[in-house]
Amino acid sequence: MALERVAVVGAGAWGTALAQAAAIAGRDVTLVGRDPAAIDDINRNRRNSAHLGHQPLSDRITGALVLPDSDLVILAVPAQASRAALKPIAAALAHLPVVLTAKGLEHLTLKRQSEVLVDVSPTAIPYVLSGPSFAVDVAAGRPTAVTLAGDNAEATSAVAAALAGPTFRLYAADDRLGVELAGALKNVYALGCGAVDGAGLGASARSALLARAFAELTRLVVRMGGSASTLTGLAGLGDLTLSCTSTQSRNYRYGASLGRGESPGAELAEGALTAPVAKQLADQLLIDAPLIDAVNLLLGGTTTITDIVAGLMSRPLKREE
Ligand SMILES: NC(=O)C1=CN([C@@H]2O[C@H](COP(=O)(O)OP(=O)(O)OC[C@H]3O[C@@H](n4cnc5c(N)ncnc54)[C@H](OP(=O)(O)O)[C@@H]3O)[C@@H](O)[C@H]2O)C=CC1
Ligand SMILES: O=C(CO)COP(=O)(O)O
Repeated sequence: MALERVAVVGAGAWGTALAQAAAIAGRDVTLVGRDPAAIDDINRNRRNSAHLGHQPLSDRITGALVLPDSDLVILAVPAQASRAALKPIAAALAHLPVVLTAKGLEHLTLKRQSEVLVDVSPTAIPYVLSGPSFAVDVAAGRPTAVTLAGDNAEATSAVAAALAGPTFRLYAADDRLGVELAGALKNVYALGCGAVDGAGLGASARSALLARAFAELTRLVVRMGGSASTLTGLAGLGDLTLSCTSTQSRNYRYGASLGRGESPGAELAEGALTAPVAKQLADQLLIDAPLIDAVNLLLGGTTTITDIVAGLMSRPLKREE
């Protein structure tokens, strides 16, 4: 399978970082955006100032407003924007490998990103890239390891090899559903951990929440058909830990604002959009998910994280599982 020509759709922080990773891996990369000024910045100044500051970009990256002929497409727009971004390019994606990178579930349909892709372009071949990876780290060439999940082992390894570089390591996996769900749901817990820190409830409380979040995440994903081993890997524990403990995470920061009793800024926080979807899915499947319920309460704005945590602490004691 020829995978030389890579196009990244979405010229935000993550799309630009992934374009950089693919360029470092030796691919010819087109970074497709919708803002002419950003595309001009990429082509003229070799940077994407609006989304990645002064990070110099590889000469192998060309900015464009239109998707060119490609061997591999990476989609890197926010989860709620994926359907709109895919529609105009649906025909061009037929039979192509498409790597999905947004960590969120679609609001109106409760669908995963790969389900959205199949709706829009039924013969496109979905892959899911997830794991602990901040755009600034990947773009700067700091060591990063992620999971790439696909349905065909040989083809997934080929896509992983096409994107791998000296500082960007992709582990091929076959549990596409589990990887996708773990990536979307961890943002909800990251928001909760941020809120605990924002309210000054202490590192012990945050670690307790993180550990219980891991148990709840595992329970949910396995019940929805994912594999338990995915949860102990990069896309599960790896990403959950990163997002729940780092002020670099937008979801954590969003939660921290809520914890401090402030209104969060306009920054993208996929967890705030995915939390109600996660609750609906858990309710439909009759899965007990007290932490997802708690984050939804917090987002509802009628109670504080301190009161929510007190409520969780007073739940009847049971065995830890
Ligand atoms: N940033 C990170 O470190 C990581 C992010 N991710 C995931 O990547 C996704 C995107 O995040 P990130 O890149 O950081 O977000 P940004 O806000 O930096 O960028 C989002 C980009 O998507 C573009 N966009 C939005 N809507 C559309 C649309 N309808 N059609 C075409 N383009 C559109 C925006 O264009 P415009 O600029 O014109 O508004 C912008 O360039 C999120 O789901 C996140 O979970 C995953 C791992 C790491
Ligand atoms: O998913 C991410 C890191 O793996 C990015 O997280 P945030 O969207 O919370 O910044």
